[in-house]
Amino acid sequence: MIGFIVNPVAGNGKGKEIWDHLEQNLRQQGAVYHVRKTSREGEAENLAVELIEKEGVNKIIAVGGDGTVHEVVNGMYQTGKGCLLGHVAAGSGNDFSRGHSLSNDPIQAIERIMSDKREKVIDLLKINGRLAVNSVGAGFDGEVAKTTNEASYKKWLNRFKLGKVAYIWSVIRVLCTYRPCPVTLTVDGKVIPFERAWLITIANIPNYGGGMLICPGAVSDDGFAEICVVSNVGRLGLLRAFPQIFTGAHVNHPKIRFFRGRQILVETQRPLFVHADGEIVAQTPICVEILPKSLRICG
Ligand SMILES: Nc1ncnc2c1ncn2[C@@H]1O[C@H](COP(=O)(O)OP(=O)(O)OP(=O)(O)O)[C@@H](O)[C@H]1O
Repeated sequence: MIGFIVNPVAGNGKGKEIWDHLEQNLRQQGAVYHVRKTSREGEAENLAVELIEKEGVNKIIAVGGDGTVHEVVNGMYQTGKGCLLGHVAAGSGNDFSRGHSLSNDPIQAIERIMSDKREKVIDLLKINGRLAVNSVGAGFDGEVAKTTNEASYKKWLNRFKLGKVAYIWSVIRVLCTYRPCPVTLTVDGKVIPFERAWLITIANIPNYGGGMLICPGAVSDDGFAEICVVSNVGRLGLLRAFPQIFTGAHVNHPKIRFFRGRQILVETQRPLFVHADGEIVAQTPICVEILPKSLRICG
């Protein structure tokens, strides 16, 4: 049995628009399914549990953005039932969709999900008891996620299909005020200190923030997270390096270092905001663990 979880407000109303179009199509085909629409933040998680445990759903299709996928996956995982995840992108950033090369076209995305031909099993990141599908970020990253989620310009830009620009604008704003701080990273037992770290990103897929290629070497099913740390660089130097993130050219920058690991501890001199898939979930210190091959996805 298939179940849809729809976030009508994702992408500033794109969720509703796309669902209305999909529903018409599904009805024409005589498809049998359950559907739940979210009415508030955090609800998708409970709806996923309900669909699996009460309705016997074994494939959930999340219609929304990365925040919706994040909540649905956390709910699915709670049940321990090994439900399959499909996704129709309707958010502002849509990094999960981009990172797994899902179709941008809702009808084509559904056709692929229904065909069962494109299934894979991916790793997940566990942080303080919660799961992330895309990435976890502390420091500058956390501030950017917080600023974007609270910003009124996100809504305006979404209205003009410029969701990506909202993240870029937040990056520039945070860049003007953020203070880097000493960070100790422990990757699989190896201690790596940084004097003035700006950001620490732990990624399962290469992209975040609406397509920025922060960890170009991240592979979602290799049992490892890729970690990017930017440190000991001035504000102007960081601003100059920023455009390189769109192509992945920052991998050659002398102040940007990459690591790979299964268990990552991030300790900081002062508490820093931490996001998981763009949603603020904690403050440092954090421990992030990779859960290899833990989620079946299709599409
Ligand atoms: N009815 C609702 N009213 C208000 N917020 C909601 C509602 N339903 C879900 N939410 C919340 O909306 C937030 C954003 O959703 P989502 O991430 O799917 O879209 P987005 O932010 O536009 O896209 P992306 O994360 O890809 O940039 C989530 O935190 C979710 O909990």
